[in-house]
Order: sequence, then C-alpha cells, then structure tokens
Amino acid sequence: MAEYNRVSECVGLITLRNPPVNALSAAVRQGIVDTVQRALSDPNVKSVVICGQNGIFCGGADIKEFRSNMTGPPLIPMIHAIESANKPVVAAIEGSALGGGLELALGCHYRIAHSKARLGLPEVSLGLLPAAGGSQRLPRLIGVPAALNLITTGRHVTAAEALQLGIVDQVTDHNTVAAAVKFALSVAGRSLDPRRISTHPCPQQPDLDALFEEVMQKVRQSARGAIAPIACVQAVRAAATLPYAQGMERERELMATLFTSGQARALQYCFFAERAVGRWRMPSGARWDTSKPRPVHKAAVIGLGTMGRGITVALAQTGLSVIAVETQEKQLMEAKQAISGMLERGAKGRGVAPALDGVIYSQNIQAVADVDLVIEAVFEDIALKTKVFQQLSAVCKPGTLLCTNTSALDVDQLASETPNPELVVGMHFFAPAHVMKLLEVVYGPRSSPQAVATAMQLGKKMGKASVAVGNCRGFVGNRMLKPYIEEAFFLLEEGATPELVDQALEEFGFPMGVFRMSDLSGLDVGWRVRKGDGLVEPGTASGRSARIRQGRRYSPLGDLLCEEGRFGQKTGRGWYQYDKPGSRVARFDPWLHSFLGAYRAQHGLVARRIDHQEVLERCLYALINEGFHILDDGIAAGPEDIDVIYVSGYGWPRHRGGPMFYANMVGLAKVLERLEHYQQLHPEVPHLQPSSLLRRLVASGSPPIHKWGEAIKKLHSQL
Ligand SMILES: CCCCCCCC/C=C\C=C\CC(=O)SCCNC(=O)CCNC(=O)[C@H](O)C(C)(C)COP(=O)(O)OP(=O)(O)OC[C@H]1O[C@@H](n2cnc3c(N)ncnc32)[C@H](O)[C@@H]1OP(=O)(O)O
Repeated sequence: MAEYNRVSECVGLITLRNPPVNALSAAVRQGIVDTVQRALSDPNVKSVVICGQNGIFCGGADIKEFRSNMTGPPLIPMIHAIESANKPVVAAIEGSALGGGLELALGCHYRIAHSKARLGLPEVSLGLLPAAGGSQRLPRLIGVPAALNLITTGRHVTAAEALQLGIVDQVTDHNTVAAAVKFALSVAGRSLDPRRISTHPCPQQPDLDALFEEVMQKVRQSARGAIAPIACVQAVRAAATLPYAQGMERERELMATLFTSGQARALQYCFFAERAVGRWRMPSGARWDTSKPRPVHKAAVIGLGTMGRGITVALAQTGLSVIAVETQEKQLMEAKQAISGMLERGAKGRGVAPALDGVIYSQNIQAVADVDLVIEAVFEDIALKTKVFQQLSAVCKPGTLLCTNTSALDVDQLASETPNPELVVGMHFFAPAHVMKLLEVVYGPRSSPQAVATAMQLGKKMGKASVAVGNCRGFVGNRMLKPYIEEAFFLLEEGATPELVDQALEEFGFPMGVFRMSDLSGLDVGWRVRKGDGLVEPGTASGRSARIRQGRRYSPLGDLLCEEGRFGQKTGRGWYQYDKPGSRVARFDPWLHSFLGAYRAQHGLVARRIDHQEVLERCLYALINEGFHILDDGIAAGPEDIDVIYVSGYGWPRHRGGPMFYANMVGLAKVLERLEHYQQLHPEVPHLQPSSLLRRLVASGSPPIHKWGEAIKKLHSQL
C-alpha cells in the first residue's frame, strides 16, 4: 500500500509500504493511484514526493504476482497519470529503484537519489523487458547507446553513474526524502512540459542502423538462445524510430510474447530458487533459521595451488584476514605473486584498494593457530588430506572450523580422522574460485548445524551461490555430470562426433559442449579418477566384452586419448586440436575422426546417424535422472538446490531454469518414457534406468515442481 502525508505545509509525501522491497503489488499500485489523486486534488499541495519505506525506493513489480491473475490498476496508466500531473512529482530514491520501480521514477518529473542507491532495469534477467514505458522513456532520457546497454544487460548503476548518465537530477549523501522535499518546494510552479520524458524526441544518433545491427549481433551471441535480450533491443529500436505512442504499442506486443514464455518462467524460477537455497535444511532437522553461524574474522587456506590461490583471493576480498600456507618455498613465492596480481586486478575492476595486507603468507602450518576457520586445498589425495586434518586438529584453537575443498573425496572419512568431526564440512569451490559463483557446502552426518551455518554465511559473504548438500561421491554437481559425460562417450561410439554432440548442447544453451569442456578442464582429471576406480585397463582388447567393466557399459575412449598424451587444451590436442598447447580455439582434428573410425571397426561398432534430439535426450535425461536419485537419497533438499548448482556452476542455460525445472517443463511422464526407451536399447547402462522417485512422481500425477518437496515427503512416508 502507499501512505499519504502532507509535509512542509505544501508537499504531498507518498510513501510506498510493502516490505521487504516495496514491490509494486496490486495494493501498492492502488495506493499510488489513490494518493496521487489525493495530492493532485488538494489545493494546498504545490508539489509531490514519492519515496519508499525502510530505505528502499522500490524493487519493481511484484514478481510473485506474475503467475497469478493480475488484478489492481495497471502500471502504465498509473505512471502516465503521474507524468501528466500539473504539479511537480519528485522521486526520492534510496536503496534500490529497479524495474517497475525505476519506471515509476522515470514517470516522475525529477529524481533525487541517495549516493548509495542503485538503479536499473533488470527485467531482462527475469525474461522480460521494461514494459511500463521504461524501454521508451530511458532512451529518450539518456540516449540510445546507454539505454541499450542498461536494458539488454539489466545491470544496476550506482547513483554517481546515474547522475552522469542523466537518469537522476541530484545525488545526496544526506536524508534523501528531506532533500527531495526541499527540491520539490524549489520547483513548485515551474513549467513541467520539459520534464515529461515521453514527450521528448529520442536524442539523435548517427548511423542508427549500424548501431542496432552491431548490438543485435552481440546480444544474439551472448544470449545463447535467450529471447528477452533480443526483444529488449527491438523495443529500444522502436523508441529510437517511432513516435512514443507507437513505441509503447511495440513495447506491449513484445512484452506479451515474453510474459507467457517458458523462458520467463524459468528465469523467474531461478530468481526465487537462488533465494530459497539460503533457507537450507539438513535431514537431521537442523535449519538455517535455528542454526547460528560462528563469527569468522580470521581464516586460513592450506595449499596454494590454483584452487588455494583463488580461495585466498575470494576470502581476502570479503575483508577477512587470511593466513595462506604453502610448505614449499618456491610455490609460496609464486603463489604470493599470483594472489597479489589477482587482488590488484579485482580491486581495479571494483574501483577499491586491493586487500594486499589482508593476506599473510607462511610456510608453517603453526601459523594458523588462532584462525576461526581453515580451508584445506591441498592435492586430491586422501592420505595427504588426512595428514593435514590431523595437523590442523593439533594446531588450531578449540572450535576452529575445518573445511575441505575436496571435489571427490569422502568428507565423512576426513571428519572421522579428526577429534571433532562436528567441526568438519566440505567447501567445494569451482575454478577459478574467486570468479565462479557456486559453492557446495557439504555436510556429513556428524557436521554440526553451526558448522554448516558458518560455511553458508561465509559463502554468501564471498558473493557465492552457496548450496548445502549431503556427502556422497561427487556431491551434487559432479555426481550428475558423470552420466552426462558417459552418455556423450557412448554417442561417439555409436556414430556421433564431438562436433555434433557439442553443437547440440551449445544450441541448447550451454556455453561449451561436453567435449570442449573436457578439453578445457583436462582429460587427465577424469582419467585419474577412473584409474583410482580400477576402470582403466591397459591393452587393446576389442569387442563388446572390452566395453563392459564392473558389470556395466564402459567407454575407454577418454583413456585411449590420454594414453596418446591428448589431455586437451594444455597439450594442444584432445577431442579437438589447438594451434599450440594452452590456446583456446578448438579446431576439427582429422586424427580424432580416423581414430574414432578405427575404434569402431576394432570393436565391431557400426556408426549410425545420430541427431541433436537424441544427443539432448540421452545426455540431459541421464543427468536429470541422477538428479532424481539425489533427491530421493536426500543429498539435495529440493529441486531448487540442484538447479542453482547447475545454473551457477555448470553452465546450464539460466533461461532453461536448471535441469529439474527443465524436466518439469518437458513433463515428467515424457522424461520417464524417453529414459525407458533408451534403457531398453541399452540395458547395460544403469544410469538410463529411471529413478524410482521419477516413477513415483509420475504415478502420483506429475505434480508441478513447487510441489515436489511435499510429494517426496509423502512418498517417503509411504515407504
Ligand atoms: C500479456 C502481457 C501482460 C503484461 C503485464 C505486464 C505487467 C508488468 C509491467 C511491468 C513490469 C515490470 C517488471 C518488473 O519490475 S520485474 C521486477 C524487476 N525487479 C527486479 O528484478 C528486482 C529484484 N530484486 C532484487 O534484485 C533484490 O531483491 C533487491 C531489490 C536488490 C534487494 O536485494 P536484497 O536486499 O539482497 O534482498 P533479497 O534479494 O534477498 O530479497 C528480499 C526478499 O524480497 C523478495 N523480492 C525481491 N524483489 C522482489 C520483487 N520484485 N517482487 C517480489 N518479491 C521480491 C525476495 O524474493 C526475497 O524474498 P524472500 O525473503 O522470501 O526470499
């Protein structure tokens, strides 16, 4: 709702009240319509100020309303009524003015912002465009190039940048509402015609066609199949080329298409899923709201390889004191240089001073005696990690949290080697750790809720999408990746090429297909794991039996490439070839194709035609099926956890919402039917065997994704 007061005798003050972000719900819109009407009809009121309660102007339209029958006054006429008012209306912007919130402010005649405010039109990240006149007013106010940038990226600008761009008229460090009231008094009675943005022509832009052509190309490339960024460009083009009324009509048409699209649903689901994962819960019943994190002032990182360096940077950038430990002197010196460089580059990008003094380097593990939390990032070797954990238990003060950055080892086993297993959790970062958004916080049966709460809070402080998951082989992300990669190998055996598989996955929206990704991360990584599992066999045995290992279908293709020294980009050869070791442009490799031909001949495999649909169904449904196993096992608390992991850490296209959301969109019955189909064709592939949870969900009528939690609970109670 909106509250109305008269202040300084002749200023009508309208305050938006809808905690926590003053979203423009039906009640708020009705409140604005009523209070504006009241202010305009009050002869004592000379000007009007609109502000938001609790230090935030407005977080935009109420996204929760989008999936219901929207009632209440629509935004467009409401904003028009403000713009057409015959008394000056001033927006007092504190906190955020986003989406519909900024569109409301653009309908006002003046905008005053606090210096800490952030403004933006982030609709594109929800699969929409600024459709309350934002796509038509912003280009008229700040010019086409700047508006295109803001609207197609959805980025938030600071008050200083907003002032420079001309979005706001004044920035204050003091009380914004008081400044706006003072300003409103000073402009009372002035002509408002020049202040009505919709009546402005769009600023002239030379070579408009070339500009739009260039931006459209750039957007298409980075959008990876997302439709909203394209619609945003089209809407701004309408602003630049059409009179306002026609531009608004185009904005409406484009929005109508986006609003009902699956992509908008997926992106809005992601918005809420990212917030839902913060409300973590463990099978023991421990939860985010009943578990208090310990304060962390000082942290340590043990092992300064690639991961340890990135983790040190991520920690230091939050303002923590960090002790960075590496026992080898040469490694330590190299790490110090690399970490300082990363901190300097990061600080430059953010316009702040680098936290170089925040990191203390040491060769001695004793240096971590008084830290609150340690993250171990030594080589992936259980004996080495166990030794480090035992040393840490002896050295650290009581209560220090011991975290491991393992991506594959058993967190419970490590915990059991320490006297205080309740203090042990996994913090699984993704490389490069200071850049990648995802953090899996892995708890074991003995991890204390406080340890999980502390790691989750630290992850949030580092700006990570932090997801609490149970302990199992590969945790959530890598466990689901395994069947995905295996299916890709099987497809090669059956006649596909790395190019075909990658193209199908990239057209789906992944930034990189499975083979390009494997070349980037290094084929030797998986080889080492398979060797450890006893799957790699030397020799050139042929036939079907050579491809059945440990009772299930196995493709040795990756092992054979590694035996040839083809580890991917780092050796200049992998599934593709590269100009030189370390270069990134993947090129078709004739060697690989004759190798595949020879391999198939040796194993009596006849290549058949494989289309994109089969690639997608086999790779993605195998991955999704593992996701259902993970839910059934209670390793992930809900589908949102899995989806946030895949979108933030594994390149799953955000506009497809994550693997579990995608399954929900495709239809659970269809996913089940296709898995059954492929399982019949490949009975020796256990990961194509549909999970019992998937079967049970289909049998119970395929509830929508937001009801899976309830359904799983019910199904489990019936077991
Ligand atoms: C056929 C054609 C039909 C056409 C109909 C058209 C009608 C629509 C017309 C115009 C549409 C305008 C579009 C929009 O305005 S879309 C919304 C744009 N706004 C945003 O994207 C902002 C989203 N919010 C944020 O970025 C942040 O929340 C921020 C405001 C910066 C605050 O951040 P922070 O302090 O970190 O807090 P949280 O993000 O954790 O949020 C706190 C809780 O508030 C909920 N929330 C936030 N924003 C919204 C919102 N806009 N609507 C509803 N709920 C919102 C958030 O989920 C958190 O809730 P919870 O605590 O339960 O998790």
